[in-house]
Amino acid sequence: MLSSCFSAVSEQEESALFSPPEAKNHLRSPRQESLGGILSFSSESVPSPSDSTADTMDPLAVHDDCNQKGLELLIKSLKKIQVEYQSGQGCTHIFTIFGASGDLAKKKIYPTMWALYRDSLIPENTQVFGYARSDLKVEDIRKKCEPYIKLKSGEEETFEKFWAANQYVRGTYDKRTDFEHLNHALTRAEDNKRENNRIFYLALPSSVFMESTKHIRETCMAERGWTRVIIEKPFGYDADSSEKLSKHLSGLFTEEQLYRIDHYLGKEMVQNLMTLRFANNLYTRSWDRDSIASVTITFKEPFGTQGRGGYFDQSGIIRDILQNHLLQILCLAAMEKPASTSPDDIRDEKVKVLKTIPAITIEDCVLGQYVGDPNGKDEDSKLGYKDDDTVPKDSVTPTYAALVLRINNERWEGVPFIMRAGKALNERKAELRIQYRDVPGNIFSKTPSRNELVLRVQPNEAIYCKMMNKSPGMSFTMEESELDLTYRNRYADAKLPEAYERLILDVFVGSQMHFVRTDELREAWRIFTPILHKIEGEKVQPIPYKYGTRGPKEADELAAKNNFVYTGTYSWNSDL
Ligand SMILES: NC(=O)C1=CN([C@@H]2O[C@H](COP(=O)(O)OP(=O)(O)OC[C@H]3O[C@@H](n4cnc5c(N)ncnc54)[C@H](OP(=O)(O)O)[C@@H]3O)[C@@H](O)[C@H]2O)C=CC1
Ligand SMILES: O=C1O[C@H](COP(=O)(O)O)[C@@H](O)[C@H](O)[C@H]1O
Repeated sequence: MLSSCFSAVSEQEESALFSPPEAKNHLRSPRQESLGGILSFSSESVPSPSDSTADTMDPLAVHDDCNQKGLELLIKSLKKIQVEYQSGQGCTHIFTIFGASGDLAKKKIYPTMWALYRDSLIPENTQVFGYARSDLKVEDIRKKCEPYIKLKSGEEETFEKFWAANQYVRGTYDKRTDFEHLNHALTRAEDNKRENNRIFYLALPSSVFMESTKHIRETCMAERGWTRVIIEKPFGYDADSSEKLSKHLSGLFTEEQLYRIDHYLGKEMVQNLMTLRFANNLYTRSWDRDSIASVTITFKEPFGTQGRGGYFDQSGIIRDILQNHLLQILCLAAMEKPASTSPDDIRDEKVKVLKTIPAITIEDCVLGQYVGDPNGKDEDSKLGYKDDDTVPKDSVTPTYAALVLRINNERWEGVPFIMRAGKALNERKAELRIQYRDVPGNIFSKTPSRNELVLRVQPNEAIYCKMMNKSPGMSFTMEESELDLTYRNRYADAKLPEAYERLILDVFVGSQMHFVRTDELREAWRIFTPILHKIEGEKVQPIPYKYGTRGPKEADELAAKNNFVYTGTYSWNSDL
């Protein structure tokens, strides 16, 4: 029983999930009341072991609706750990954040751990350890994190308890003795009568990945329980460096112990893509080269590098956004239907589609770099990329890129997949846009505009389908309109968790569905490395574009050459 604590639940285990029955009445804690519609351990939600209608009785029907076995198993696994722990059997969990003094830790990882703790999604006895070189105390970390945590009234006591479950250990990333010291601290915090699981989150610069993972392997692995290691991009710099890192990691950990995070895989609409595609016959039948003209995947940010220029200049927009976040969206949009919703079946399909994509060529690429707008509305927008003191004055690093990828398989041959991403643009937006072919044999006096199906990842999650409609009334003319599924209208009460909350919870539960596998990463680098080497080796000059605009016009020309038609005639009634 103990060994299954927070491990992925197999179907065989499901029947044993709900024991012991006497624990049923102890499940609701005040902390659990604050949960919105995500997952709740209400006493009613735990059926008795003899209850054969366990699934249908579950009030978390929102997940059942999605028919995603992974999510159902996750919920069951969470219930199981809760039941076990309450009955005195469960294990302990320590979550260690390397780089605890850093930006990612304060902005995302600590706030995420707080949210999971507050919502009772992780066991109450979970402890959080921070580790970094700086001489800090938990109070200092807390102060750094507080601006990124919005406390609701009534949460103060739980918040205090959360910080009481935190510890901080100071140490370097290169000295084995410092990791031994950490291990002692972890062991002291564990309960030697229970199974003790450990999660290590590497919120660290890639320069120290190798040594820190080696030291973790040699000194900090859980002795009675499992160990899982979460790493953040960059997973290498190009195909060779990534392969080196992967080899290093696979020499230390099994694939099951490794969680490569791509936070876009934790976003609601990205997770929705599987349901949209494979649970709607409406789309399944027309999701191919016969119906679709082009696919565009877009990321736009309305601000520049904001002091992160030093980091960004080493990376550029292609490594920062396209090679990972947008490529993951492409995989989910283009892959074949997996044999099941199991993590490996899904990742197998992603790898299969990646293998059919040739490396990107320079002809299929437009690069840009933002310059300041002297009339900009604020100080930031008056500054160009190279005005950042941490950026070399002769930098040719692209802050904008539009690329076209080709998928050479039966479903997609001839359909361009256009990816565009940029900083300092006119708006914040991430979306997938499927543009359909022209209507053949038009019978109307006016040419219908192409249909578009748009999945807006952010902001304001929505799915809308741009379509032609008869103008209402006596008239027989047609106009562009839309079928609109705006989440804030349709699911007004839904609480959509942050991407990191979903993903870190997945790590506790042992679900790798939304994490990047080694072979997937290898294919991603195969597609992107040649273009990166070409533009960096030849110092290809990016096209300047003004801060706050849509980016270089050449990107629109590239899209137009690749079967994306923009008419500019559509208008949206945003007052609805
Ligand atoms: N549920 C909702 O909330 C809905 C909201 N809307 C909103 O209505 C507005 C318009 O809808 P949208 O689908 O974007 O339709 P648009 O016709 O405005 O834009 C469609 C596409 O054309 C691109 N484009 C824009 N200008 C040009 C240009 N000059 N040359 C080439 N391509 C261009 C856009 O790129 P780019 O992104 O770079 O501008 C986008 O990819 C949006 O703000 C949208 O969010 C619409 C329907 C439903
Ligand atoms: O990975 C990254 O993503 C962020 C954008 O994330 P979002 O969730 O706010 O869309 C981006 O700003 C950053 O440069 C990049 O490293």
